[in-house]
Amino acid sequence: MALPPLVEPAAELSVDEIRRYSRHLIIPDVGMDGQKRLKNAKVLAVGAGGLGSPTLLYLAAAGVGTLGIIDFDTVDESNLQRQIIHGVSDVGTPKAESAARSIAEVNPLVNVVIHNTALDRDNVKEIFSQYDLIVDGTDNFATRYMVNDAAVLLGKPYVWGSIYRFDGQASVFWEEHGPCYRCLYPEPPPPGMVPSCAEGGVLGVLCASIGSIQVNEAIKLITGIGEPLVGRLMVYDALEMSYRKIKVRKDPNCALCGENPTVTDLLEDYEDFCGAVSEEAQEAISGSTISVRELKDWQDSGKDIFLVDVREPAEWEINRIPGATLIPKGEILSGEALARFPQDKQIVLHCKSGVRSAEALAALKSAGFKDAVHVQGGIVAWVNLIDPSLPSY
Ligand SMILES: Nc1ncnc2c1ncn2[C@@H]1O[C@H](COP(=O)(O)OP(=O)(O)OP(=O)(O)O)[C@@H](O)[C@H]1O
Ligand SMILES: [Zn+2]
Repeated sequence: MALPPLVEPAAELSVDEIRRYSRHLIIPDVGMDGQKRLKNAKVLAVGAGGLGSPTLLYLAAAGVGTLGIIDFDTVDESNLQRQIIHGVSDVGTPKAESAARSIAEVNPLVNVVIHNTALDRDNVKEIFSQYDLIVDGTDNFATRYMVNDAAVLLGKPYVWGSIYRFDGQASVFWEEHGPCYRCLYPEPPPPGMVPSCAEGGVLGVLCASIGSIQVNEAIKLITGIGEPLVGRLMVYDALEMSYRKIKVRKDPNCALCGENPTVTDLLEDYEDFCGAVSEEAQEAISGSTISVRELKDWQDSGKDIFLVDVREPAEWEINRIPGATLIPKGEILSGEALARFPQDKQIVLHCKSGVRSAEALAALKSAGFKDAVHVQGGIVAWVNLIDPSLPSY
């Protein structure tokens, strides 16, 4: 289904602009009219990370007149494997500022608006209302649901993308013309069920595959050419090299855009809605949590502990706490590995940051290991506070 252009054309293009965008101008479907619409467009990129990097660079190069960048984070060395808008000299600086510098180099004609802050329920509507289109390149469910809810409440379209290891997805959600993100995913996955890229990894170039689809959709929406991915989910498998399109229908029972909506404004707390740690795990860790310093003291004093790393083998290859045994969380949850846990030792679980070990602790306690504990902050805290010489990820 073709849709009318989202943006009116700017009055004119300068001589510089005509030279710069000539390869667009000679495509009949884009032409002067399409390029003027791009010039007049105001697009907000949420997140200047893996997806935000290629997205921002191509939106800027394409001549989108106003580009907003919102990100609260600073550039980390582990970002450079895929976040190509940042470089070595940007490590430690805010991502929004670093991205703005790269954009100025690619296309100084773009008006860049830096929002060096976290998008949250208190600022999302005010920020979104300054833009025609949102491109979501974030990595967490709390922000995704918030972006969706705000976009629907304000009647704005947005282009969504998501990546993990070798798999990517993209779609356009525009309530006026099709389903919203909640129609596709009514509820966030249970905490700990869907690993993040920080836990599971991501092939760097996948960001370009999905980010470029997002930009393609943004350009189509702005200029009104082609058929946008409204009501269709693009699923990409880099190993098979396959793109599939799946139809997504508007859900009449959608809590937000359905016939009898129960969500009529932003939620009070999106983190809570997506539950960082399940209630069961929260109960398990209360009173059964030790710090990395306590773990170090236990080890130094020769206490007889059974230290278990519940991460995945690939993470274990990167770094490990001395004396630990690897038993991935899945083997504890399935019960398969329970026989490996001794009855007569203090059991200590850890993971990368403390979420997976909390889930594993809940399973272990219900299997009868009542005195087991987990380590707050996981190996990340260990590297930061005990042994900074270890590699981190
Ligand atoms: N609520 C939010 N407001 C602003 N920026 C956000 C929000 N949520 C996520 N982001 C940003 O979105 C980007 C997501 O990109 P990506 O997952 O590639 O980066 P990352 O968090 O640096 O990666 P990793 O978790 O692997 O270290 C990050 O830069 C992150 O700071
Ligand atoms: Zn919906």
